[in-house]
Amino acid sequence: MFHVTSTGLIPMIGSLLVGLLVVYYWIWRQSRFVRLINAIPGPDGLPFLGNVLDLNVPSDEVMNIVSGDWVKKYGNIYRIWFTIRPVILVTSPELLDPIMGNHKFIEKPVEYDIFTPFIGKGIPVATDERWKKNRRLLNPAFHFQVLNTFVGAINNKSINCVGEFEEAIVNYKGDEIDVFPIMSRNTLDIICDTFMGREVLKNDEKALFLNNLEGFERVFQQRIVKPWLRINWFFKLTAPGRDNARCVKGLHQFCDTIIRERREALKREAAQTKQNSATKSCKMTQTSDAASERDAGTSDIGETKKKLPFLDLVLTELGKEHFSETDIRDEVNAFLGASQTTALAFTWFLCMIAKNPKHQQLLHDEVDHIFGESDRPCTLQDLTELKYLECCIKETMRLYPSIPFVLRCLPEDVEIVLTGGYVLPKGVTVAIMIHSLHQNPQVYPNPEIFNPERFLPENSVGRHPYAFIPFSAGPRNCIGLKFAMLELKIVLANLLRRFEFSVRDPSVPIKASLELLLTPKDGVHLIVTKRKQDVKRQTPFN
Ligand code: HEM
Repeated sequence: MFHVTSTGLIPMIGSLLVGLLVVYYWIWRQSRFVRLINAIPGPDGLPFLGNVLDLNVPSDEVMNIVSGDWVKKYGNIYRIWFTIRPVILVTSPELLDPIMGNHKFIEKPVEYDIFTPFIGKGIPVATDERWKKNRRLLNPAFHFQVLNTFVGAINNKSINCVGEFEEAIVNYKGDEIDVFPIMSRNTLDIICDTFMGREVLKNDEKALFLNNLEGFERVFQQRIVKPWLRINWFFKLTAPGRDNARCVKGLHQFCDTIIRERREALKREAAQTKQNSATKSCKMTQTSDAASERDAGTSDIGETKKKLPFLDLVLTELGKEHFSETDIRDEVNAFLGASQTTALAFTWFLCMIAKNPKHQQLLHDEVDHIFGESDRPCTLQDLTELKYLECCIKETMRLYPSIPFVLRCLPEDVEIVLTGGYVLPKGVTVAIMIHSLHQNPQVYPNPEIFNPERFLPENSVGRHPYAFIPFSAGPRNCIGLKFAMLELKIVLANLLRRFEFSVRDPSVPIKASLELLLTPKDGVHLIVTKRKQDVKRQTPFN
């Protein structure tokens, strides 16, 4: 017989637990899942922690490692371990064929749960039937008939943006201006005016929303690379957890205000329409029967066929049938959050042309040729003619895709026949590395050079469909693609007609942080000057 004292019991239980953990770890390492993952090349990791410590570095260095060093070392498909969760990173278009091309592969992995406090089960993170249903119901809000009605609003908002730049030029007296906050305010204005029916946002409302969004994104990034922050109860006790809760509360308040005000406006509009039709039917009885029937018929059909902007769509009868209050809030938040992607595209574009004056000159020539000295607004016809602008936008999004990677969870095993014949097991997370994919030298020679001519039609022939995917591809691509391109072209044409952008020293690199979004680490500071043939401020376009 031997006695175990209370002082001896604790170390004994401790050793037993460690022993059990080691045995469990050993058994787990022999599983099919782990063997398949480890057959794929990738950096060595520590037991239990994997490669977490390799990536516990400033966010601009994460990009150099993940998108640069490791791609060079391990190739176009490699694996990393976040503790005991693997992620397979894919950086070549051919390897994406079996994943992107498969309509069954629409599941988002648990990593996206980090979004939940902000956008709940909104479309970007929704799964299965919920995603299918909501995507189908919301698609009409992105129909060209709806988008075309936004041209006037986008023109008007871009003239406000011109005003902000003019003011900044006076205030900064030739010093560099950080263009990112200006473009963020502008895109928020645009999305609220178009999709949400809220024409005017107060400056403090915008500042608060953008501050909270930035705070949410900052914490999101930490939670991606520090898996212990993904344990919800623990996270809530930490400083980033409290910070996150504060930001989310602010974001939700903004969203609730937008919904409440639009609902009230719609009620007022409905009452007005009712009153108008009562007056109209009264008048109709006094006119010829045949003519009045024809008029009324046309207008009824017109009304029912009319496609509605997003918020009106979910707040009307059809919406009420399918979307609860929480669903509406989730989708509104998802769309408001998405406006930042466009703000980044604007910012990187201005950065690129400021660093590449030769290309900026060609853009100035194009807008001067189309608009001359006129101060008229940009029309849908102009958009089809702004071909070089489109090439420059695409080249910017190649180098700086606003969303640098997207994740998918595989619903079944996938065999990658190319590059060594790996099997990616069911349930694994695949990171589609949009940023590194766009830097592939086999597809884009001298990939680091800004060369918009790559996107001229004759130079794009034969390019793999997944070689350029800033809006992702397949069934879960960006629902806002067409809207974003419309917005980018109108606003940029209006800015290029009036301003020239430059940098003090083009050789100084502008650091990008690989976060949820590809963000400029310290802003994008440019010298903005008014062009000589500056035209008078245009009047609002309707
Ligand atoms: C330059 C601007 C934009 C870029 C580069 C961009 C990029 C993307 C990408 C890469 C995805 C796929 C995400 C994933 O698979 O995880 C996506 C999805 C999405 N985007 Fe955009 N986006 C832009 C603008 C917008 C705008 C303006 C809106 C809304 C008005 C929007 C709404 C959405 C939504 C709702 C999804 C989720 C689609 C789904 O899962 O079915 N995006 N976007």
